[in-house]
Amino acid sequence: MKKDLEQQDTVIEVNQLVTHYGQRKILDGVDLNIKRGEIRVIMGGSGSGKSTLLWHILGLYQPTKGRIHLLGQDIHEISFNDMLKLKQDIGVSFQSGALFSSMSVGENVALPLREFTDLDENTIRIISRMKLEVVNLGGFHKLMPSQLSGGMIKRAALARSIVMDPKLLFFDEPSAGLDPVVASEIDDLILSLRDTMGMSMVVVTHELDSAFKIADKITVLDNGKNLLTGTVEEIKASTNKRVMDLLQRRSRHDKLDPADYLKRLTQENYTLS
Ligand SMILES: Nc1ncnc2c1ncn2[C@@H]1O[C@H](COP(=O)(O)OP(=O)(O)OP(=O)(O)O)[C@@H](O)[C@H]1O
Repeated sequence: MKKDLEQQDTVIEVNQLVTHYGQRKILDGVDLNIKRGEIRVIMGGSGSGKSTLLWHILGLYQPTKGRIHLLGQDIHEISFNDMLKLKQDIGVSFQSGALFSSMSVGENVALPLREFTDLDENTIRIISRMKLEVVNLGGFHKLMPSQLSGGMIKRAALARSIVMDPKLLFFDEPSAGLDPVVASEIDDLILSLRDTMGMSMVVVTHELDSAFKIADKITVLDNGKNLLTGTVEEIKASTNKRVMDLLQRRSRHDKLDPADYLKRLTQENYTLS
């Protein structure tokens, strides 16, 4: 972690976020404070609310309660036009954000530039090729996504998410499904984006090796609550049982009986027949 991280501006601030899906409380008073140039990893068991938190920070869902500030702006208070401007400072690299199969790699990367800027064709081409260079895919712009390996697709999608030089970058499982060598290359890329471009990032991952390698700080979510936030060393040294279970990759669901699990899911008293 950079020594002066604590003195940096806060770029993402979440206060007491509460949200429900139907009657079920999914996030239960989550606070986050993420600094400029910080990589924050969000970890937690399956269903702990990690993706839900990301969707809310991105303004895609309205919370029941709580405030979210991105780059100093309250995302629930700003005007539609300011939100559009803010979105240009945000890059998203999600599993679901696959490349469009009918477009070449270069066309895929250029998409946000065509959508959000008035740049001329030549400039768009130059910027998209430069971003492909950043992710070590220089010269691959003419290929179609079907001609790329899984790791190359992830890198091309990453090039697309940084093509507008965002200040904030969000990843959902960036190295899921990749072999360890390729996953480690993605981790290196994430680190180099922080170090060369000063981006702040939120990364949701289940991959412990990856989390420990890239995180400045880790937030552990459990049942919609922020269980612990700390440096890699602090998380590794935690004596909290839930955190220890997570680090040992043991799912606490393993220890629940089906009726308890169903009750937690529905927050109602069901009986299994
Ligand atoms: N659109 C939805 N409607 C109703 N419930 C949902 C919806 N999306 C998610 N959930 C539920 O909310 C809870 C939190 O889901 P979420 O996807 O945020 O967890 P997660 O920590 O990202 O899990 P995973 O690691 O498995 O992706 C889960 O119990 C899930 O079943």
